[in-house]
Amino acid sequence: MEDNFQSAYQEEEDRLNSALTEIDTVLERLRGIPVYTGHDYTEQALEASREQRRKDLAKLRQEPYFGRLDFQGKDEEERKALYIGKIGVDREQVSDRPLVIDWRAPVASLFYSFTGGTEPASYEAPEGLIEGLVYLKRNVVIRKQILERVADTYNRDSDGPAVSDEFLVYRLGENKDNRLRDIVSTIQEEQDKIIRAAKNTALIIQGVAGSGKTTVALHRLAFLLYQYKEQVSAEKMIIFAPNRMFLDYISDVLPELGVGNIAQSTFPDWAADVLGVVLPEQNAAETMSHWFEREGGMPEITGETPGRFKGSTALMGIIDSAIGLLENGTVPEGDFSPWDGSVLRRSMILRWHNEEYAPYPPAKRKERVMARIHRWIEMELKKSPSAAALKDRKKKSAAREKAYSAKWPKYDPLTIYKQIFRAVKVPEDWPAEAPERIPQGVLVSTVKDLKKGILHEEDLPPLLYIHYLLNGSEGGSRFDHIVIDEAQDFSPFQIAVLDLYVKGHSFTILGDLSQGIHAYKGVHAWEEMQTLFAPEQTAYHALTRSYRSTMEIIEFANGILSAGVGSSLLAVPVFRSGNPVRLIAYGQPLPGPAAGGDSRLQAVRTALASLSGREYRTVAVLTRSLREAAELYTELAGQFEDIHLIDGSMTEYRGGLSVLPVYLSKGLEFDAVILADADSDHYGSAAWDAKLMYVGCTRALHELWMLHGEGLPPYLQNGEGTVQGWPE
Ligand SMILES: Nc1ncnc2c1ncn2[C@@H]1O[C@H](COP(=O)(O)OP(=O)(O)OP(=O)(O)O)[C@@H](O)[C@H]1O
Repeated sequence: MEDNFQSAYQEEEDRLNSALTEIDTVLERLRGIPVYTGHDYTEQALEASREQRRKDLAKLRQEPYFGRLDFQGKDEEERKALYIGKIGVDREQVSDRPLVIDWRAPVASLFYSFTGGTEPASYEAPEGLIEGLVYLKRNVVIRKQILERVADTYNRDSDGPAVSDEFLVYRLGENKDNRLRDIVSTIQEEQDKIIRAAKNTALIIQGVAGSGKTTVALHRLAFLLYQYKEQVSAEKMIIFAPNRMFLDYISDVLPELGVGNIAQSTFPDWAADVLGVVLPEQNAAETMSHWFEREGGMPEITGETPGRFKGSTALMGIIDSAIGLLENGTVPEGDFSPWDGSVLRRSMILRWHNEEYAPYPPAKRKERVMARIHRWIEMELKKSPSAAALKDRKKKSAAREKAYSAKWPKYDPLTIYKQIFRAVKVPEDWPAEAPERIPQGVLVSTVKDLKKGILHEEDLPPLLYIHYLLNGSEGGSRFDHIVIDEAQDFSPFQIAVLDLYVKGHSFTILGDLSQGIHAYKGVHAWEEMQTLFAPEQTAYHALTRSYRSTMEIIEFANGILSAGVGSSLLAVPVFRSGNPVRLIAYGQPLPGPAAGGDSRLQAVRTALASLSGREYRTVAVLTRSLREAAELYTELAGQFEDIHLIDGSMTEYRGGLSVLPVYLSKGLEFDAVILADADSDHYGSAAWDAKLMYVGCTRALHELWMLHGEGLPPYLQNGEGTVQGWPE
């Protein structure tokens, strides 16, 4: 065994040296070509591609590849060793095999999809299905040109039939810094299927906590850009994530994969930008505090909860009828006369409006008709008998044109939205029943807020929809692909509106219903989104394995889900074992000297000192509310370095020690998590409380300590799988 390993290592070292020499030769040749600075467009394009290549190769020299797959196609005479890296490199000399194969290339899919066995394997290539035998699957760790590790996960000649998880477990055991990383060397089969799924589908992915949803979505973007080079561009792709800090947290992955320029935004930021409105930060903070900071838990959620109603397609229907009415009676009554004695018949204006410009949406149509009237006036002005008459007519016509334009309905999304809710005066011919279809509670609260000029996040999809119906997607600029992370917090209406802004229903929609802590606005079942699309336009995948946390943490968190939520969406752990989850009551004798403060503060301090003293790079203290996080932070800040309070307004994630309310921890991960106040005073018995605690627990990679006062919520009471008290 040892000998085999030695010879594999030697073989890979030799191959690495020769690959590096070849890369250097290509790089030297490229660097030897004088940089083109002239004006010829074709030459400029060639220079740009050479420059990109120089950059790629310089980066690739550090870590040319990460995997090797030995494969023999059915029609091939010999097996070939294929080396797979983040970027493909062809050889200088003509050869049937590239020096490095791009991980996104069809043949590289075998590296991910092959799960072992002695049967032939196959992959989809442009020329059809290629079948053959896999002989070896090897992970090769190279850092800064040094070969660090060689691990065979499958060897037809010596191993058992399955691909082993050993290398994956080694990778998962590493500590994380403050950024999400790429996983190209260990993408799993279930993830690979999603990454390589066809472009024009609304993919809906239910994935348990830590199943790699965010990571997979980012790899999928890199794949789409490679596979559909001619059809998509990075500038026309967008990722929607829950907040700006999260965007910062994921910001390294795409550049690591050699992808730049993809827009990343939150839905409110993007929508406010399209609409040209400002949504004060304060409103979002108030919404959070309304739902998460209330004494006695979360208010009940019903179909009349504003976020749920405004996120439903029922409101879409009401908007459709209102805009339909606008279309009927838009052209003002009467002929248009720019000055006395000159008349443009209404029948002519109607013909322009109803026939020539009929394909345009209402606001654009009005713009076109008014431009046409303007041109007509200019022609008429040319017929003026004298300079004085011309001057007089110009003045009069300008005023009458303006007055005529003002007689049209106001095509402004906010005005129409207010009219729908009757927060401003409505046109006489609007049907009386519209408000009857809006639940009374929603109607009253919306009118009150709209009159005060307050907009909430849930008002954005209807406003955007009205904007779209009035203007279309401006300039026809629709996205090539949209990624929605934490999609359980999105409403069906949001997806329906975004569908208007993307070509071919090309979505990657990822989320976890078990983490649906924003159920007052998000979906409660994926069918709410699936039914927006025709069956052939959508596909559903489930990710059930969790890669983030140790088995102990996953099993403990699963216990909370089954006892507290009654959910069957439980995570399957990768076989990575760590320390047991700890349940520590405030007031238990401390393992060392007390550091001051009451028993709760002493416990948090002791836990933080103990965990941050280990090799962990990121540790979090999660509280139930923002107020408690802020108070704890103030108490702890003097004692610990590199400690940060996360309060929802930050744009950067710094790592180190973080103190934050549990609801803001969604999407993030930490080497160790201290969940403070895991008691019945802070977490009630409702499913929502259990989900909140589940989110907190599943943020931990290696270590989870639950600190608590008296009384535990029912779903923690059996304490199964935990140890109680402080470590020795
Ligand atoms: N195939 C893999 N190989 C190595 N690491 C992986 C793999 N898949 C996921 N991971 C790691 O698991 C962790 C969780 O990934 P990610 O944050 O993308 O999951 P998620 O499903 O979005 O989680 P959540 O819903 O809980 O926020 C990350 O550290 C990621 O690097």
